[in-house]
Amino acid sequence: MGFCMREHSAHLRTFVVANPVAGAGQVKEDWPLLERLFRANLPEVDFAFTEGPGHATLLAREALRTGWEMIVAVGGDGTLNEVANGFYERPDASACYALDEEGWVRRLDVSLKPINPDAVLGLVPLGTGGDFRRSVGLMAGAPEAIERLRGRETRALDLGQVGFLDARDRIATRYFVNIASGGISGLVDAMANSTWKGLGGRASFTLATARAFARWKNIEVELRLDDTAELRERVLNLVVANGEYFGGGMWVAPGAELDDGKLQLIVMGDLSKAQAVRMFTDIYKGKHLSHRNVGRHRARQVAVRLVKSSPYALVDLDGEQPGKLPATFNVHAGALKFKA
Ligand SMILES: Nc1ncnc2c1ncn2[C@@H]1O[C@H](COP(=O)(O)OP(=O)(O)OP(=O)(O)O)[C@@H](O)[C@H]1O
Repeated sequence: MGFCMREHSAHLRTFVVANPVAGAGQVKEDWPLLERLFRANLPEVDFAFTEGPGHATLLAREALRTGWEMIVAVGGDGTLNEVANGFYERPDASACYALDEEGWVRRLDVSLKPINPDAVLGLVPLGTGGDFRRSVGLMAGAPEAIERLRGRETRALDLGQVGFLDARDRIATRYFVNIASGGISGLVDAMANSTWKGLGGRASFTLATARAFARWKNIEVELRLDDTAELRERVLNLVVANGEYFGGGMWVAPGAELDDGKLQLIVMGDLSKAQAVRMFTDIYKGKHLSHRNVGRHRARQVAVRLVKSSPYALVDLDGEQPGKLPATFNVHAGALKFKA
């Protein structure tokens, strides 16, 4: 992958945000070893454990405000997402996006307000699914991931942002690092998150997929790409990809680049349940794109609105489900300095 690499000059004061429940409790189990490795590799390091959903964002933001220069997420994609959200002042959703009378989420002002524009994001991947680590090519184990934090190189990665509706129909916004989606995958992830993840990534997502299919009905949506091209389709799922993988190892967006300043949109059309089940095995190999009902597009902005009769569909961001469609997805080119 042709990432844009930069180097920083001195060692970075490092704050580690660890999610003890990530990877079905593996972070907690391995903590004594992890802490030893952090101390052995980094001259100035401190730690905090998350206490519940959303806490990683607050910890990262506070650490950056008090002068820590690199924040390392220890956990899965959810922890990474929360830590990345803490790199910016809490965005005022209604200044960023507004829901118009036609049901589109309009972008207003999405300019980023970084707490420290030079701050660096690191990851020690210990989640269940591990989709971002696949997308970014960080497949080594925790000891090697910690050793890599000593290096001086960073990659400038794109950061996604989405405006959507929360459970009480208020406009909301959040950043994403790897992948966003709207449709059945939100339901699958919600079910995977509510079941025991000790089965491992692929098994827990397969089980959740079977449960989600039993409930799901395809939705009818209108899509606007970069405010020009319009599509109207009945869909099983929409994937808005910065990275290539989601759902615990599905190669859903082959060729999506984390640093090209664009999002890849994968439209999984009006597939029957039987067709979708057959397609699922192809997604792991990235072969679903040759299916007649699957389309691929690239854009800097993707807006999705539900056609009136369509039911509720969750928005999924890096494996978390903070709200529902309609939504508008944007990209901030090269905004995140990620430790290579
Ligand atoms: N102390 C805690 N207790 C319960 N949940 C927590 C705690 N700290 C963080 N969380 C939540 O744990 C969830 C899962 O975290 P994360 O996604 O990092 O791990 P994972 O689900 O094992 O990995 P992946 O998303 O890669 O499959 C996140 O939604 C996060 O908000």
